[in-house]
This record gives sequence, C-alpha cells and structure tokens, in this order.
Amino acid sequence: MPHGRLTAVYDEVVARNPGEEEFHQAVREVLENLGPVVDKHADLADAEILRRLCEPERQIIFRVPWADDDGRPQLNRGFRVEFSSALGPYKGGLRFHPSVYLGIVKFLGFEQIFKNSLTGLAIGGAKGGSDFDPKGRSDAEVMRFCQSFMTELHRHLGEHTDVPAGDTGVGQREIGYLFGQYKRLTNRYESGVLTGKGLTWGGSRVRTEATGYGLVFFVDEILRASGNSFEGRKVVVSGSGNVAVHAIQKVHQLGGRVIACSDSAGYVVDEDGIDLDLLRDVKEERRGRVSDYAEERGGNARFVQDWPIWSVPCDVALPCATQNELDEAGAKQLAGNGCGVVAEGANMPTTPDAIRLLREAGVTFAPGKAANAGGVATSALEMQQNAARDTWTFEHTEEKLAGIMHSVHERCLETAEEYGSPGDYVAGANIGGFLRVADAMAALGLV
Ligand SMILES: NC(=O)C1=CN([C@@H]2O[C@H](COP(=O)(O)OP(=O)(O)OC[C@H]3O[C@@H](n4cnc5c(N)ncnc54)[C@H](O)[C@@H]3O)[C@@H](O)[C@H]2O)C=CC1
Ligand SMILES: O=C(O)CCC(=O)C(=O)O
Repeated sequence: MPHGRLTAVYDEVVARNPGEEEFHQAVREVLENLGPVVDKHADLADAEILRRLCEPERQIIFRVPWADDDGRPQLNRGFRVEFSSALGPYKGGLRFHPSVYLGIVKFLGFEQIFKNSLTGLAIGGAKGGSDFDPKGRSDAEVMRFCQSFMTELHRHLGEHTDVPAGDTGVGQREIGYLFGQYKRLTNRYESGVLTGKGLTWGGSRVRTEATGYGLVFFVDEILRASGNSFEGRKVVVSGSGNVAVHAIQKVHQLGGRVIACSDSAGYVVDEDGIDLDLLRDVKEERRGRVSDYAEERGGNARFVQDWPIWSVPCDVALPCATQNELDEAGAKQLAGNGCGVVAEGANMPTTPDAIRLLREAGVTFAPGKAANAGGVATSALEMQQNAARDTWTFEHTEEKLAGIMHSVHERCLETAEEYGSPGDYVAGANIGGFLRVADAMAALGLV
C-alpha cells in the first residue's frame, strides 16, 4: 500500500485492534484501492473520514446464558458492531458459528458499510452474532438461546436504529425466535426491526433467495458485458447453505449447470448437474450433509472427503461458504483449468494472494461487496414493505432485485473507469461504496 496517508490509517487499525486479523484484511483490501480517491478529494482525507470509518460507532459485547435440554446452564458471547449510520439505520446480519469473535464481526461489519452503500439504498453498516453453534442443537435449545440473545440485544435495536437479519447459522427459524422475543419484550409489533422474516409475519418474497439470485444476476451482467451468457456453462459453487442453494437454482434457471457443491466435511461432484430438490431435502429438511446427497443420488455423483472444491474444472466459480476459503493454491487450480469468472457469494472468501493470482491470470473477479449485495438490498425492500404495510409479488420483488444488481454492476464499472482502473470490479466496488458514505459523513459534520 504505497500511499503514505493510507498506510498510516492501516497501521493505526492494526495497533488499535490487535489480533483481529480478518478485520485488518478487510480494511487493507479497501484502503489499497483508495489512493486515487485521496489524491482527488483532499477534503475527505482532511476530515479524517477514513480513520473515522475504521472505528465502529458502537460495539456491544454481552453474555448469553441459556439452559440446554438437560437443564444444564450454557454460556455464549454475543456481539453487535454498529459500524456506520451515515446512510441509514445500521443494517447487517447475525452469524451463529463457533468461530465468531470480535475480529470476524468487525470484518463483516466493515464490509457491510461499502456493500450497503453500493446498493444505493438508505442503509448503514453493522454485523453481529455469537460463538453459539446451532449444529446438533434441538429447536427448543435454539429458541432458548435466541430468546436470551435478544433479551440483551433488543435495547439497541429499532426500525430506525439497527435492523439485523440472518447470516451463517441464522435462517428464518432463528429470525422467528428473535422477532418473537423482541415483540414480547417491547410490546410492539415492529416489523421493520428485523429482516428475513416469514411471509405470514412481515417477511418479503425473494429475501430467502436474494443473495444467491443476486449473485447470479451479477455474474450474468459480467457475462453479457462480453457478449456471453450462462447457457451451457459449468459452474462450481462452494457451500450448500442459503446463498449456495439459491445460486444453484438461478444458474440452472439461466441455462448453466452446477456440477459441484460442498460443506465443511467435503464436496460432491455431480456432472449431470446438482439435483436441487434432493440437495434441499437433505440439507434443509433433514439438516444432513452433502455426503448423504451423493449416496442417495447414486449414478455419476461422488463425494470427495476433502476441502476445498477448487480442483473441479469449471467455467464459473462461486465461493459461497465462508471467509478465506479460496486461497492461492485453489486460485491456481481454477485458472489452470480455464475458469473465466470468480464471483464471491460469501463475504471475503478469497484471500488477497488468490485475488492477485486470478487477476494476473486474466480471470474476471467480482468481490462480495458488489456480487452478494442482493441479500441486504432485498432486506431494504422488506423494510420498505413493512413501512408501507404492503406486500409485493414475487415477480415484482425479483425484478427490483435484478434492477439493483444491474445498477451495482454499472456503478462498479463506471467508478473503476473514472478512477483509472477500467474493468476492475474490486476498485469499482471499493471506491464506489466509499464515495457515497464519505459524502454523507462529510455533510453530517464531525459526529
Ligand atoms: N444469508 C445472506 O443473506 C448473506 C450471506 N452472505 C455470506 O454468505 C456466506 C454463506 O452464508 P449463508 O449461506 O447465509 O450461511 P448458511 O449457514 O446457510 O450456509 C453456510 C455454508 O457454508 C459452509 N461453511 C460455513 N462455515 C464453514 C467453514 N468454516 N468451513 C467450511 N464450510 C463452512 C456450511 O457447511 C454451509 O454449507 C457467508 O460468508 C455469509 O456471510 C453474504 C451476503 C448475504
Ligand atoms: O440482509 C441483511 O441485513 C444482511 C445481509 C448480510 O449479512 C450480508 O450482506 O452479509
């Protein structure tokens, strides 16, 4: 990072947030692109916008006690990092996974600022979660955990203040328990306080599908820009959760074929194309593994007990599982096998070395800030419907999502061009996301 001013900001972030490696990585990835912005807009640098953006407006860490099914007390740690409210109420998901600690929540919250800004909608940036592991827990245990988590968190939330949603380990079941407890504690049916709700209690059509669908809409924009399409293309998707499943569905709808997906135990290769009904039955209904899918599917499907998935040859790769899952070795395999596009469905799944390698090899790379923005954008559409006490059809909502992904794609390309890096989606996303939030911060004064 050659720009002195940016290096100083980065060094300060590392010194003030020791041990939070994922947060350092996320900050560095943004700062690396901001040299031309600082040169062009000295006023933003003088207002210390960058330093202020790297310091969350508020960080909440709390104890979450709950009782398991045997009546034994259990203890977890809860987090909510409210990073920036310059553009609107804090907005971003909750992650329940044993790996969650402050550094993970801060990297996710930091990325969320720029992603949310890129959507063009009125949403600030935040993220939260807990080191609670829902795997193997009964519904009753998950409910008690969620109720305890919300018992503390509710005092920090509100439809105009902070609006969480799901992320890894938090789906509609958890959002339901959280919303139920919020309603009980506040005695308010405040639909706009959480997104990702069920359709009978204030949810939006397409929110469940939105991140995966939006990702595929974004890749479709990339392919169309060079006169191509998904028709007949082989696609590899890592993960088999919410984002992965809906990305697979939309790829199939657009004429592509997803031939592999994974979970934390390994991956399945199915050259005939993943059978989505079977995958969803195994993963969502029975909470099983992709190895069960391979066994039940039979035929050409095979399970490989290894990780990661990137040795499977494909035209398009969509990392949709977790951070830093695609490293330099994986990038080398993808590029060597002729992959043309890598687009991030997960948040920061590609390491900096892997991104460098992909770009040097001529692979088009789309960062999650832009490519997976469809989820949070549709959350904002859910908030719009809640505020108007309205419900939209699936077709209308999906059309809006596609329009938003089109404009995120345009914003990335136009910004990259303007700032001297034509065709560079990383520069376009980072600069485009930064400019909108920086402009608002400058207008709001030193707050
Ligand atoms: N749900 C949403 O709307 C959005 C999610 N994302 C990101 O997409 C990614 C996936 O999220 P969801 O699909 O919602 O979660 P999920 O909980 O539905 O699925 C996560 C998937 O990733 C795999 N996975 C998780 N941690 C892993 C690890 N340490 N090693 C190997 N595999 C692992 C799981 O096996 C599962 O298949 C995350 O990075 C999340 O932050 C990004 C934007 C929005
Ligand atoms: O819908 C939301 O508010 C959150 C989505 C999210 O967590 C993300 O974009 O990573």
